[in-house]
Amino acid sequence: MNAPTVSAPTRTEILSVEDLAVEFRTRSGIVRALERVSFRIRQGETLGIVGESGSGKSVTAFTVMGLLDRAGKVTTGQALFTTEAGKQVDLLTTPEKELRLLRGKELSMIFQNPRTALNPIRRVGKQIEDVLRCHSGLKGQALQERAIASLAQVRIPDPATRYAAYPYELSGGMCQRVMIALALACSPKLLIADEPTTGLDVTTQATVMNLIKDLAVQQNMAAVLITHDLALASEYCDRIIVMHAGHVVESASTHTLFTAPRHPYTARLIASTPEPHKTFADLLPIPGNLPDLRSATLPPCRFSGRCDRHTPECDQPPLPNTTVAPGHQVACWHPLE
Ligand SMILES: Nc1ncnc2c1ncn2[C@@H]1O[C@H](COP(=O)(O)OP(=O)(O)OP(=O)(O)O)[C@@H](O)[C@H]1O
Repeated sequence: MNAPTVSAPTRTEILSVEDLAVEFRTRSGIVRALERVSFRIRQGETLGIVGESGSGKSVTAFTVMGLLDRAGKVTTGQALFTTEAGKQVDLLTTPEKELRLLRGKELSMIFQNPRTALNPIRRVGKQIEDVLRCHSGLKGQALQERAIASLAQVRIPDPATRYAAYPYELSGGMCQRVMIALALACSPKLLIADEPTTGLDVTTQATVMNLIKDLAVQQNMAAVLITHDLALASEYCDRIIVMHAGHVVESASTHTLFTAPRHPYTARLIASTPEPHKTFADLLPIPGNLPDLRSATLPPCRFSGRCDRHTPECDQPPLPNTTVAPGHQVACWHPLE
């Protein structure tokens, strides 16, 4: 686990998401996927977003990137991004044309499954050139050289040969490195990696994560790591936000979160995570399921139905979001001591 980290005050805040709410219109009702989601990330920082499947991690990422499904709608909130030029723009209201210029150049995303994210009938080097051509203005030989250098940067062996490979000729780990090369080709200020190691074996998983972390440090880039794997988050993130059913329930430095969790859900999540010294019997499952986000009567605390600390007070809005220590917030009426 990481030692406690202190964000250098001089580091620029790259992204500030405030009070974000997102709904999806579906045939069976309105899904209230996100509510009051707020978090911040600074230059050079790696922020983890953790939570069970369906907690809203990917919807948060897609909303910030302006890639929300057509059925989705932002109902409140802002996502202030500090551009290269030092200007603050709200990514939620920036016109698509301008957003497209930012995406790939200043904002980048790595998706869960590299094989489906890459174009299967275009050579990987050409796919990197497509991004560079759009954003860097390079042409011809210089463009090709930069694409090969991008493959070398993600430690792909023999990059000049691999430049001409199709995705099907590469292993899953290699494809994910190509995705990282694509995402980092223009040295973005913010990288969002959504479950970047899903489906990779443990060794490749470590290689890919070390690569993202090294490149983030080298380029002083802000990185958001979305994962349901707490062990991975504890190893690679400086700060973590915990999501449950579309709410941020706790945010803290990685060290604090794992040593002194205050939200009952965070504590349950940690207790249900395998660790080398734990046996199978030590793992405590989290009771119940996520509430149905289509329900018109969702409680203020969406964990209340699963929580053994629940009292009638928990059903009274608004749910407090308390700063229990500097940089440590918890959304709960009865936080753990
Ligand atoms: N297009 C959509 N239409 C309706 N509901 C959606 C849509 N996309 C996401 N949702 C709902 O939004 C909620 C949050 O989903 P999201 O994919 O962000 O969860 P997640 O935490 O990323 O889960 P996972 O770890 O499985 O990727 C879920 O209830 C999901 O069903």
